[in-house]
Amino acid sequence: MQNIRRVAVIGGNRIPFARSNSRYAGASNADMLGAALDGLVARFGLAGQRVGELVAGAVLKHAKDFNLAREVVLGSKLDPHTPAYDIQQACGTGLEAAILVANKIALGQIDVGVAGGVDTTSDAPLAVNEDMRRTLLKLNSARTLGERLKIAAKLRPHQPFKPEIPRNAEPRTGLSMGEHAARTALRWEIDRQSQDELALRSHQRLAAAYEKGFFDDLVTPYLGLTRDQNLRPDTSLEKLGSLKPVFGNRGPDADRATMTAGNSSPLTDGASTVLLASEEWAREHHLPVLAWFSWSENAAVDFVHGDEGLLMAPAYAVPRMLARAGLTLQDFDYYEIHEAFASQVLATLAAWESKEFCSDRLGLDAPLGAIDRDKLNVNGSSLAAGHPFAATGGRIVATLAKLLAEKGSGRGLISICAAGGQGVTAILER
Ligand SMILES: CC(=O)CC(=O)SCCNC(=O)CCNC(=O)[C@H](O)C(C)(C)COP(=O)(O)OP(=O)(O)OC[C@H]1O[C@@H](n2cnc3c(N)ncnc32)[C@H](O)[C@@H]1OP(=O)(O)O
Repeated sequence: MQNIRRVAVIGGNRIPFARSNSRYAGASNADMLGAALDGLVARFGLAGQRVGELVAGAVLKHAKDFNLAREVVLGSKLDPHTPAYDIQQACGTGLEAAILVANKIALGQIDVGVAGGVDTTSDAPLAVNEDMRRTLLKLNSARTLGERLKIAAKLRPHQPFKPEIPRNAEPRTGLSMGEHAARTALRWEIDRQSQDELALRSHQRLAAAYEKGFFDDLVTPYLGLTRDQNLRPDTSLEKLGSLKPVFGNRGPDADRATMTAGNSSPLTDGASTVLLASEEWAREHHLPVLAWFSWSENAAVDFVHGDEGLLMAPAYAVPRMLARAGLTLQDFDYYEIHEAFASQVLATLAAWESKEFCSDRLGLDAPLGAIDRDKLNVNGSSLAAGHPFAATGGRIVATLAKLLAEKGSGRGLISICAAGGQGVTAILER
């Protein structure tokens, strides 16, 4: 048996996140992931080096990007002998990529690897409708002009004008992420004021982190942006309180709708990368270790047949990970809970505080309990920074690792909810 090795987070690099259909509207996934990787390669002197593996992904991908990760390696200064491949785990993609790389390092299969993620809703893949698609495929494989004309004659004029636009919705329910989260917010009675306060804190903390230079070695300017474009340092509880609900605002519970554009993460474009390595590789390359990647756990909920909220899987994954690691929910210095929606973060915390949920759903004798909210998302999170789906995991891993390095020692929890009723969670330590 090989030894299990400690896995070091060496650092990360991302581009500033942009609002959808804005600064990065002309950039592709490959452009943005390439830019994030270029910054990482420059920061850690990786030019010309063969990295064990680069694992990356995007939630929304064009068919031509069948192996986006490898294409990005070929366009980078890394040694082209670096193997690379794509994965997809919805909003958990970036963290899942880091877990995959970390596990290979731990098992001694590679010594160093890069995890990445990218997404753009501005350059989302558009498909023609099903009839049109099949007709075009037949046209493409027709052998003679006669055959082609026969197939083309069947084309109805309205067909090309009905594209299928990817929706931010669950295929099995037809409901958007926001509509699902609105149901969860009602179930856990998450009030508007708490959501707006969480959103305000996210903006204030992200702004403060930029002001004190925290992101100077984590974020590389791109296409004229030096900071996350969604960041609103001047927002206030009054402004947030004046916004109209955008999810859960139809049907019998419309008057109880609480989720707005201010307390929901925005549609965002961006990319992130993280460098992970064995202790020996880090030492040989004279690169300091920010933190150790120690535990991870995934969970899934049955949101289709059961009454579990679509984005509640981290509420199940974290207790399983804590049991495996022999830790309690309070044994952390930092909590990085992805802010898909403010209500989602608050529902997850409420579930851990609930005696009923912890006993009925988790089979625990006592609730996991409350966390110290001052330790939650201390440098802001997705409500302020934005959420380019697959890039969020890398943003969080790099941010938390740097936080732990600055503190000198400690432990941080990462929790990311994902479409499909899944959750990806991990622990970093120093
Ligand atoms: C996918 C997974 O696997 C798991 C997950 O993470 S689930 C989460 C996935 N992500 C999503 O579902 C994205 C959800 N978000 C959205 O769909 C859209 O951003 C949204 C519908 C919420 C809002 O869209 P929009 O209306 O275009 O937003 P936007 O125009 O920016 O804002 C609306 C108004 O609120 C204001 N506003 C927004 N945030 C504000 C803030 N923090 N402070 C003050 N005002 C704010 C804007 O200025 C704007 O005002 P005006 O109309 O006066 O210009």
